[in-house]
Amino acid sequence: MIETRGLTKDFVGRKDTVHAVRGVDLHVERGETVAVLGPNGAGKTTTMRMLTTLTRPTAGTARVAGYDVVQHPAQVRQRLGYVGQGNGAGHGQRALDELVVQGVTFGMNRRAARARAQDLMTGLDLAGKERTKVSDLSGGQRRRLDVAMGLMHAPELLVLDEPSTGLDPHNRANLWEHITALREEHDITLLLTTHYLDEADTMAARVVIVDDGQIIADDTPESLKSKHAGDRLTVTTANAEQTARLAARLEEWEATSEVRLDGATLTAGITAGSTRVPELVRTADADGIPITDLQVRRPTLDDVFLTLTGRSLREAHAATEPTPEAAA
Ligand SMILES: Nc1ncnc2c1ncn2[C@@H]1O[C@H](COP(=O)(O)OP(=O)(O)OP(=O)(O)O)[C@@H](O)[C@H]1O
Repeated sequence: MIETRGLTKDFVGRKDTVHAVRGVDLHVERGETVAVLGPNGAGKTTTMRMLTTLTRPTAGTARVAGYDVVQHPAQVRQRLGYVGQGNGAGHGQRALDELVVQGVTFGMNRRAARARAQDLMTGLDLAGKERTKVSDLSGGQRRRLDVAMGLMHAPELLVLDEPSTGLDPHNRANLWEHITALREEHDITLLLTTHYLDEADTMAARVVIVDDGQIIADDTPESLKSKHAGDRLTVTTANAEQTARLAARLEEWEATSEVRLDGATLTAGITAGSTRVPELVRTADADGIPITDLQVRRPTLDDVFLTLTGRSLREAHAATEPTPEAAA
């Protein structure tokens, strides 16, 4: 469905050039759901904009549904729906009219467009809002209307750029429930970007991690975690001295890595963490070190990013996180 080779975008300014996307090779099969993760400025939106024909690549090629984005932009646009950041819908229009106009723009007759619009509004839990002005919809409802806009012309591929940013957890879950149902019903390929790591983890069959305009990892969430980050261990004892002694013991273990001390608490990477807990407790006991707290948790995609880049995605985004909107 998507095939890029060496996809590159440079923004040439007066003083300097921004290498926004640097030789991306991306392959997405029909029917896949792929999430693109990366810190702010990694080049996610620019990549989406090249795939959706809104930005012309500086170099490399991209094909969508078999059509080259530069040679055949109209064919590409006919086959994909794009839900960008922010709202595409006009605020003064009524919700249903907005969808119908979108359908007609894509060549549907008015009656078919109305039927499709009504169908999508029902599917996205917007029934009863047909005559409501877009500006009077809640944040969650407006975002769902954006998704409906992207789906009006029955595209094979839906590209979603941060669809749930700014929504509260309830509305995020609700949006995803609807997108998932529509994906099943209409057999759509999904390419999305998100700042929410848990969302990528649960919604996407494949996660592509980008940093500084390049793909640095591309796999299923589970493989990424097992390949690039083991389980995480946190142990607390009564005081820093005891914890330091325990840390020294763990340094000797083959199963542990990156043992770090923080006062009376230590953290470490640990292979097959939960199976090693009894041995760890016995070791501490034998050394007369009483453990006051012990936790083993599965790695997250943030741990993967941390291993790959030495930086945390979560921290990178926290600084720019928008305020959540009110519940729908
Ligand atoms: N029109 C433009 N002109 C100049 N530079 C641009 C333009 N658009 C994007 N950039 C730069 O290209 C780089 C990649 O930006 P892009 O918006 O693609 O990143 P992103 O991964 O989508 O970030 P975010 O998560 O914040 O949306 C950034 O350094 C950005 O400042």
